[in-house]
Amino acid sequence: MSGNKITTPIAISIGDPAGVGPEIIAKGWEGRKAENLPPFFAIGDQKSIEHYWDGPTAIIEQPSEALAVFDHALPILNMYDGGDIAAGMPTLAGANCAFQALEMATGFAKSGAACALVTGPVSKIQLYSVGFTHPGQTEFIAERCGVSQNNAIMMLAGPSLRVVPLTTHIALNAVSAALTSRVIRQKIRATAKGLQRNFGIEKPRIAVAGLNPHAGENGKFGHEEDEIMRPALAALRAEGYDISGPLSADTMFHRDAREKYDVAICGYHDQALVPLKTLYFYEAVNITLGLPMVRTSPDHGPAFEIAGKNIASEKSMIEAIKMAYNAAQARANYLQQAA
Ligand SMILES: NC(=O)C1=CN([C@@H]2O[C@H](COP(=O)(O)OP(=O)(O)OC[C@H]3O[C@@H](n4cnc5c(N)ncnc54)[C@H](O)[C@@H]3O)[C@@H](O)[C@H]2O)C=CC1
Ligand SMILES: NCC(=O)COP(=O)(O)O
Repeated sequence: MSGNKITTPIAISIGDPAGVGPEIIAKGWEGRKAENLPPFFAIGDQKSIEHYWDGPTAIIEQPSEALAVFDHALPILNMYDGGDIAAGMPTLAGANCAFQALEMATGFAKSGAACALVTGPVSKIQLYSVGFTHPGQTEFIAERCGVSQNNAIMMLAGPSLRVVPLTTHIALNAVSAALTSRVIRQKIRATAKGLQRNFGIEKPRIAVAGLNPHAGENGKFGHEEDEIMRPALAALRAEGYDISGPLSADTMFHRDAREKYDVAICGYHDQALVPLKTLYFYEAVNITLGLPMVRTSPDHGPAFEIAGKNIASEKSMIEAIKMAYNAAQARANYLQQAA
Protein backbone atom coordinates (compact mmCIF):
# COMPACT_ATOMS: atom_id res chain seq x y z
CA MET A 1 0.00 0.00 0.00
CA SER A 2 1.38 3.44 -0.76
CA GLY A 3 0.56 6.68 1.02
CA ASN A 4 -1.21 9.59 -0.56
CA LYS A 5 0.88 11.52 -3.06
CA ILE A 6 2.52 14.51 -1.46
CA THR A 7 0.95 17.81 -2.49
CA THR A 8 2.93 20.40 -0.53
CA PRO A 9 6.10 22.04 -1.88
CA ILE A 10 9.64 21.73 -0.54
CA ALA A 11 11.06 24.70 1.41
CA ILE A 12 14.65 25.64 0.54
CA SER A 13 16.51 28.09 2.77
CA ILE A 14 18.78 30.09 0.52
CA GLY A 15 21.88 29.87 2.72
CA ASP A 16 24.51 32.59 2.79
CA PRO A 17 23.61 35.19 0.10
CA ALA A 18 27.31 35.72 -0.70
CA GLY A 19 27.83 32.03 -1.46
CA VAL A 20 26.71 29.68 -4.22
CA GLY A 21 23.32 28.91 -2.62
CA PRO A 22 21.28 31.36 -4.72
CA GLU A 23 22.97 30.20 -7.94
CA ILE A 24 22.43 26.46 -7.38
CA ILE A 25 18.80 26.98 -6.36
CA ALA A 26 18.16 29.02 -9.52
CA LYS A 27 19.97 26.44 -11.66
CA GLY A 28 17.97 23.72 -9.94
CA TRP A 29 14.75 25.49 -10.93
CA GLU A 30 16.02 25.79 -14.53
CA GLY A 31 16.53 22.02 -14.51
CA ARG A 32 13.10 21.25 -13.00
CA LYS A 33 11.66 19.66 -16.15
CA ALA A 34 14.73 17.73 -17.28
CA GLU A 35 15.25 16.44 -13.75
CA ASN A 36 11.54 15.95 -13.03
CA LEU A 37 11.79 17.93 -9.80
CA PRO A 38 8.86 18.38 -7.42
CA PRO A 39 7.68 21.94 -6.68
CA PHE A 40 9.87 23.93 -4.30
CA PHE A 41 10.28 27.51 -3.14
CA ALA A 42 13.23 29.50 -1.85
CA ILE A 43 13.16 31.33 1.49
CA GLY A 44 15.36 34.35 2.12
CA ASP A 45 16.09 37.76 0.68
CA GLN A 46 14.72 37.91 -2.86
CA LYS A 47 17.68 40.18 -3.77
CA SER A 48 20.03 37.31 -3.12
CA ILE A 49 18.56 35.33 -5.99
CA GLU A 50 18.04 38.30 -8.31
CA HIS A 51 21.62 39.50 -7.71
CA TYR A 52 22.95 36.40 -9.50
CA TRP A 53 20.18 35.38 -11.86
CA ASP A 54 17.85 37.18 -14.25
CA GLY A 55 15.39 34.30 -14.70
CA PRO A 56 11.72 34.59 -13.72
CA THR A 57 10.85 34.79 -10.02
CA ALA A 58 7.49 35.02 -8.24
CA ILE A 59 7.13 36.40 -4.74
CA ILE A 60 4.82 34.27 -2.61
CA GLU A 61 3.33 34.87 0.83
CA GLN A 62 2.53 31.26 1.74
CA PRO A 63 4.18 27.93 0.82
CA SER A 64 1.01 26.67 -0.90
CA GLU A 65 1.23 29.53 -3.44
CA ALA A 66 4.41 27.96 -4.82
CA LEU A 67 2.44 25.22 -6.54
CA ALA A 68 0.61 27.54 -8.95
CA VAL A 69 3.71 29.48 -10.06
CA PHE A 70 6.45 26.84 -9.97
CA ASP A 71 6.02 25.82 -13.56
CA HIS A 72 6.87 29.27 -14.95
CA ALA A 73 8.81 31.07 -12.16
CA LEU A 74 11.03 30.34 -9.18
CA PRO A 75 8.84 31.00 -6.12
CA ILE A 76 10.54 33.07 -3.41
CA LEU A 77 9.22 33.71 0.06
CA ASN A 78 10.92 37.04 0.72
CA MET A 79 11.45 37.39 4.45
CA TYR A 80 14.54 39.32 5.51
CA ASP A 81 16.79 42.08 4.22
CA GLY A 82 20.21 40.53 3.77
CA GLY A 83 21.83 43.94 3.19
CA ASP A 84 24.07 44.72 0.23
CA ILE A 85 25.08 41.56 -1.56
CA ALA A 86 28.52 41.01 -3.07
CA ALA A 87 29.47 37.57 -4.32
CA GLY A 88 32.14 35.98 -2.17
CA MET A 89 32.04 38.78 0.42
CA PRO A 90 29.95 37.50 3.35
CA THR A 91 28.44 40.05 5.72
CA LEU A 92 26.75 39.94 9.09
CA ALA A 93 23.45 41.02 7.49
CA GLY A 94 23.76 38.14 5.05
CA ALA A 95 24.51 35.69 7.86
CA ASN A 96 21.49 36.97 9.79
CA CYS A 97 19.38 36.46 6.70
CA ALA A 98 20.65 32.86 6.37
CA PHE A 99 19.87 32.25 10.04
CA GLN A 100 16.33 33.67 9.82
CA ALA A 101 15.63 31.76 6.61
CA LEU A 102 16.77 28.53 8.23
CA GLU A 103 14.48 29.20 11.18
CA MET A 104 11.46 29.93 9.03
CA ALA A 105 12.03 27.06 6.61
CA THR A 106 12.38 24.65 9.54
CA GLY A 107 9.05 25.91 10.87
CA PHE A 108 7.31 25.32 7.54
CA ALA A 109 8.60 21.75 7.32
CA LYS A 110 7.74 21.05 10.96
CA SER A 111 4.19 22.33 10.55
CA GLY A 112 3.62 20.38 7.35
CA ALA A 113 3.15 23.52 5.23
CA ALA A 114 6.21 22.24 3.35
CA CYS A 115 6.72 18.52 2.74
CA ALA A 116 10.45 18.76 3.49
CA LEU A 117 13.29 21.16 4.22
CA VAL A 118 16.35 21.55 2.02
CA THR A 119 18.96 23.85 3.51
CA GLY A 120 21.19 25.95 1.27
CA PRO A 121 24.88 26.19 2.13
CA VAL A 122 25.93 28.35 5.06
CA SER A 123 29.24 29.35 6.59
CA LYS A 124 29.29 28.20 10.17
CA ILE A 125 31.82 30.88 11.09
CA GLN A 126 29.48 33.55 9.75
CA LEU A 127 26.53 32.07 11.62
CA TYR A 128 28.50 31.95 14.87
CA SER A 129 29.23 35.65 14.49
CA VAL A 130 25.50 36.48 14.52
CA GLY A 131 24.66 34.45 17.61
CA PHE A 132 24.09 30.96 16.21
CA THR A 133 25.06 28.77 19.14
CA HIS A 134 24.75 25.31 17.60
CA PRO A 135 27.74 23.58 16.00
CA GLY A 136 25.84 23.18 12.72
CA GLN A 137 22.43 23.20 11.09
CA THR A 138 21.90 19.51 11.91
CA GLU A 139 22.08 20.20 15.64
CA PHE A 140 19.97 23.38 15.30
CA ILE A 141 17.16 21.64 13.43
CA ALA A 142 17.21 18.69 15.84
CA GLU A 143 16.74 21.04 18.76
CA ARG A 144 13.92 22.91 17.02
CA CYS A 145 12.23 19.53 16.51
CA GLY A 146 12.73 18.52 20.13
CA VAL A 147 15.01 15.64 19.16
CA SER A 148 18.00 14.84 21.37
CA GLN A 149 21.46 14.97 19.81
CA ASN A 150 21.86 11.19 20.12
CA ASN A 151 18.72 10.61 18.09
CA ALA A 152 19.47 13.12 15.32
CA ILE A 153 21.64 11.45 12.72
CA MET A 154 23.82 13.18 10.14
CA MET A 155 23.94 10.83 7.16
CA LEU A 156 25.59 11.61 3.84
CA ALA A 157 24.60 9.59 0.84
CA GLY A 158 25.93 9.04 -2.67
CA PRO A 159 24.96 6.46 -5.30
CA SER A 160 26.80 3.51 -3.70
CA LEU A 161 27.68 4.72 -0.22
CA ARG A 162 25.87 6.06 2.84
CA VAL A 163 27.91 7.18 5.84
CA VAL A 164 27.01 8.26 9.36
CA PRO A 165 29.57 9.91 11.64
CA LEU A 166 28.75 9.01 15.27
CA THR A 167 30.33 12.26 16.40
CA THR A 168 29.85 15.32 14.22
CA HIS A 169 31.19 18.81 14.74
CA ILE A 170 33.72 18.24 17.53
CA ALA A 171 37.50 18.32 17.74
CA LEU A 172 39.35 15.10 16.95
CA ASN A 173 40.85 14.95 20.43
CA ALA A 174 37.33 14.91 21.91
CA VAL A 175 36.13 11.97 19.83
CA SER A 176 37.26 9.06 22.00
CA ALA A 177 35.54 10.40 25.11
CA ALA A 178 32.36 11.15 23.15
CA LEU A 179 32.09 7.61 21.75
CA THR A 180 30.24 6.04 24.65
CA SER A 181 28.31 2.80 24.49
CA ARG A 182 25.09 4.78 24.87
CA VAL A 183 25.91 7.08 21.94
CA ILE A 184 26.82 4.12 19.73
CA ARG A 185 23.66 2.18 20.56
CA GLN A 186 21.27 5.13 20.30
CA LYS A 187 22.73 6.45 17.06
CA ILE A 188 22.76 3.05 15.37
CA ARG A 189 19.15 2.41 16.38
CA ALA A 190 18.13 5.85 15.09
CA THR A 191 20.02 5.25 11.84
CA ALA A 192 18.28 1.92 11.27
CA LYS A 193 14.89 3.49 11.92
CA GLY A 194 15.70 6.39 9.59
CA LEU A 195 16.68 4.00 6.80
CA GLN A 196 13.40 2.13 7.25
CA ARG A 197 11.25 5.24 7.28
CA ASN A 198 12.95 7.43 4.71
CA PHE A 199 14.47 4.86 2.37
CA GLY A 200 12.20 1.84 2.76
CA ILE A 201 15.10 -0.45 3.80
CA GLU A 202 13.37 -2.91 6.11
CA LYS A 203 16.43 -4.47 7.75
CA PRO A 204 19.49 -2.36 6.95
CA ARG A 205 22.90 -3.99 6.82
CA ILE A 206 25.05 -1.85 9.09
CA ALA A 207 28.86 -1.83 8.93
CA VAL A 208 30.71 -0.15 11.78
CA ALA A 209 34.22 1.23 11.39
CA GLY A 210 36.77 0.78 14.13
CA LEU A 211 38.16 3.98 15.55
CA ASN A 212 41.82 2.98 15.56
CA PRO A 213 44.09 1.56 12.84
CA HIS A 214 43.13 -2.04 12.03
CA ALA A 215 40.21 -1.70 14.44
CA GLY A 216 42.67 -1.60 17.33
CA GLU A 217 44.73 -4.71 16.42
CA ASN A 218 43.62 -6.60 19.53
CA GLY A 219 44.22 -3.63 21.76
CA LYS A 220 47.72 -2.87 20.53
CA PHE A 221 46.61 0.37 18.84
CA GLY A 222 43.86 1.47 21.20
CA HIS A 223 41.17 0.06 23.47
CA GLU A 224 37.95 1.71 22.26
CA GLU A 225 37.04 -1.26 20.06
CA ASP A 226 37.34 -3.89 22.79
CA GLU A 227 36.10 -1.87 25.72
CA ILE A 228 33.30 0.19 24.15
CA MET A 229 32.45 -0.81 20.60
CA ARG A 230 32.34 -4.63 20.65
CA PRO A 231 30.06 -4.81 23.72
CA ALA A 232 27.77 -2.10 22.27
CA LEU A 233 27.53 -3.87 18.91
CA ALA A 234 26.92 -7.23 20.62
CA ALA A 235 24.00 -5.67 22.51
CA LEU A 236 22.56 -4.35 19.25
CA ARG A 237 22.95 -7.74 17.54
CA ALA A 238 21.04 -9.27 20.43
CA GLU A 239 18.24 -6.80 19.67
CA GLY A 240 18.15 -8.11 16.09
CA TYR A 241 20.19 -5.53 14.18
CA ASP A 242 22.28 -6.76 11.23
CA ILE A 243 25.70 -5.41 12.20
CA SER A 244 29.25 -6.11 11.09
CA GLY A 245 32.32 -4.68 12.76
CA PRO A 246 34.17 -2.99 14.15
CA LEU A 247 35.90 -3.20 10.75
CA SER A 248 39.23 -1.77 9.67
CA ALA A 249 38.23 1.62 8.29
CA ASP A 250 40.93 1.52 5.61
CA THR A 251 39.46 -1.51 3.85
CA MET A 252 35.72 -0.99 4.11
CA PHE A 253 35.13 1.65 1.45
CA HIS A 254 36.40 0.05 -1.75
CA ARG A 255 33.80 -0.98 -4.34
CA ASP A 256 33.37 -4.65 -3.39
CA ALA A 257 33.29 -3.87 0.33
CA ARG A 258 30.58 -1.23 -0.17
CA GLU A 259 28.24 -3.81 -1.67
CA LYS A 260 28.07 -5.65 1.66
CA TYR A 261 26.30 -2.93 3.64
CA ASP A 262 23.60 -0.26 3.40
CA VAL A 263 25.30 2.21 5.71
CA ALA A 264 28.79 2.70 7.14
CA ILE A 265 28.83 3.95 10.73
CA CYS A 266 32.02 5.88 11.43
CA GLY A 267 33.62 7.25 14.57
CA TYR A 268 34.10 10.83 13.50
CA HIS A 269 33.31 13.40 10.83
CA ASP A 270 36.24 12.93 8.47
CA GLN A 271 36.35 9.12 8.72
CA ALA A 272 32.88 9.22 7.20
CA LEU A 273 33.03 12.23 4.90
CA VAL A 274 36.43 11.72 3.27
CA PRO A 275 35.44 8.52 1.42
CA LEU A 276 31.98 9.90 0.60
CA LYS A 277 33.18 13.24 -0.78
CA THR A 278 36.12 11.65 -2.57
CA LEU A 279 33.71 9.44 -4.48
CA TYR A 280 30.73 11.73 -4.85
CA PHE A 281 31.53 15.35 -3.99
CA TYR A 282 29.33 16.83 -6.72
CA GLU A 283 26.30 14.65 -6.13
CA ALA A 284 26.21 13.57 -2.49
CA VAL A 285 23.43 14.65 -0.15
CA ASN A 286 23.38 15.33 3.56
CA ILE A 287 20.21 14.08 5.25
CA THR A 288 19.26 14.32 8.92
CA LEU A 289 17.61 11.13 10.15
CA GLY A 290 15.61 10.86 13.36
CA LEU A 291 13.55 14.04 12.91
CA PRO A 292 9.77 14.21 12.75
CA MET A 293 10.24 15.75 9.27
CA VAL A 294 12.59 15.42 6.30
CA ARG A 295 15.69 17.61 6.01
CA THR A 296 18.36 17.34 3.35
CA SER A 297 21.10 19.62 2.02
CA PRO A 298 23.83 19.60 -0.59
CA ASP A 299 27.03 18.09 0.82
CA HIS A 300 29.09 21.22 0.18
CA GLY A 301 29.49 24.63 1.79
CA PRO A 302 28.98 28.14 0.38
CA ALA A 303 32.14 28.05 -1.79
CA PHE A 304 32.63 31.82 -1.49
CA GLU A 305 35.62 31.81 -3.85
CA ILE A 306 33.51 30.73 -6.83
CA ALA A 307 30.29 32.59 -5.97
CA GLY A 308 29.03 34.89 -8.71
CA LYS A 309 31.11 33.19 -11.42
CA ASN A 310 28.31 30.94 -12.62
CA ILE A 311 30.53 27.85 -12.40
CA ALA A 312 29.05 26.17 -9.32
CA SER A 313 27.65 22.69 -9.88
CA GLU A 314 23.95 22.44 -8.98
CA LYS A 315 24.03 18.62 -9.00
CA SER A 316 24.22 18.14 -5.24
CA MET A 317 21.33 20.60 -4.73
CA ILE A 318 19.25 18.76 -7.33
CA GLU A 319 19.98 15.43 -5.63
CA ALA A 320 19.09 16.99 -2.27
CA ILE A 321 15.71 18.09 -3.66
CA LYS A 322 15.03 14.64 -5.14
CA MET A 323 16.06 12.85 -1.95
CA ALA A 324 13.92 15.18 0.16
CA TYR A 325 10.85 14.44 -1.93
CA ASN A 326 11.46 10.68 -2.12
CA ALA A 327 12.12 10.50 1.63
CA ALA A 328 8.97 12.50 2.38
CA GLN A 329 6.94 10.13 0.20
CA ALA A 330 8.58 7.02 1.72
CA ARG A 331 7.87 8.41 5.15
CA ALA A 332 4.22 9.04 4.32
CA ASN A 333 3.93 5.46 3.03
CA TYR A 334 5.63 4.07 6.12
CA LEU A 335 3.44 6.03 8.53
CA GLN A 336 0.28 5.07 6.66
CA GLN A 337 1.21 1.39 6.82
CA ALA A 338 2.05 1.68 10.51
CA ALA A 339 -1.30 3.34 11.32
N1 LIG B 1 25.50 22.21 4.03
C1 LIG B 1 26.27 23.21 4.45
O1 LIG B 1 25.78 24.28 4.69
C2 LIG B 1 27.72 22.97 4.63
C3 LIG B 1 28.47 24.01 5.12
N2 LIG B 1 29.83 23.87 5.23
C4 LIG B 1 30.56 25.04 5.73
O2 LIG B 1 31.17 25.66 4.62
C5 LIG B 1 32.23 26.47 5.07
C6 LIG B 1 33.39 26.36 4.12
O3 LIG B 1 33.90 25.06 4.13
P1 LIG B 1 34.76 24.43 2.97
O4 LIG B 1 35.44 23.25 3.51
O5 LIG B 1 35.56 25.49 2.28
O6 LIG B 1 33.67 23.84 1.99
P2 LIG B 1 33.02 24.26 0.60
O7 LIG B 1 32.16 23.10 0.25
O8 LIG B 1 32.38 25.58 0.67
O9 LIG B 1 34.22 24.34 -0.46
C7 LIG B 1 35.14 23.27 -0.66
C8 LIG B 1 35.65 23.30 -2.10
O10 LIG B 1 34.66 22.80 -2.98
C9 LIG B 1 34.31 23.76 -3.97
N3 LIG B 1 32.86 23.70 -4.18
C10 LIG B 1 31.92 23.70 -3.20
N4 LIG B 1 30.70 23.63 -3.73
C11 LIG B 1 30.85 23.56 -5.06
C12 LIG B 1 29.93 23.48 -6.17
N5 LIG B 1 28.59 23.44 -5.99
N6 LIG B 1 30.43 23.45 -7.42
C13 LIG B 1 31.76 23.49 -7.63
N7 LIG B 1 32.67 23.57 -6.62
C14 LIG B 1 32.22 23.61 -5.35
C15 LIG B 1 34.76 25.11 -3.41
O11 LIG B 1 35.02 26.03 -4.42
C16 LIG B 1 36.00 24.68 -2.62
O12 LIG B 1 37.09 24.56 -3.50
C17 LIG B 1 32.51 26.01 6.51
O13 LIG B 1 32.02 26.99 7.39
C18 LIG B 1 31.69 24.74 6.65
O14 LIG B 1 31.23 24.54 7.94
C19 LIG B 1 30.48 22.72 4.83
C20 LIG B 1 29.76 21.68 4.34
C21 LIG B 1 28.32 21.69 4.24
N1 LIG C 1 30.31 18.41 6.63
C1 LIG C 1 28.92 18.26 6.88
C2 LIG C 1 28.42 19.45 7.54
O1 LIG C 1 29.17 20.31 7.93
C3 LIG C 1 26.96 19.54 7.71
O2 LIG C 1 26.67 20.75 8.31
P1 LIG C 1 25.21 21.09 8.77
O3 LIG C 1 24.28 20.69 7.70
O4 LIG C 1 24.97 20.37 10.04
O5 LIG C 1 25.27 22.57 8.99
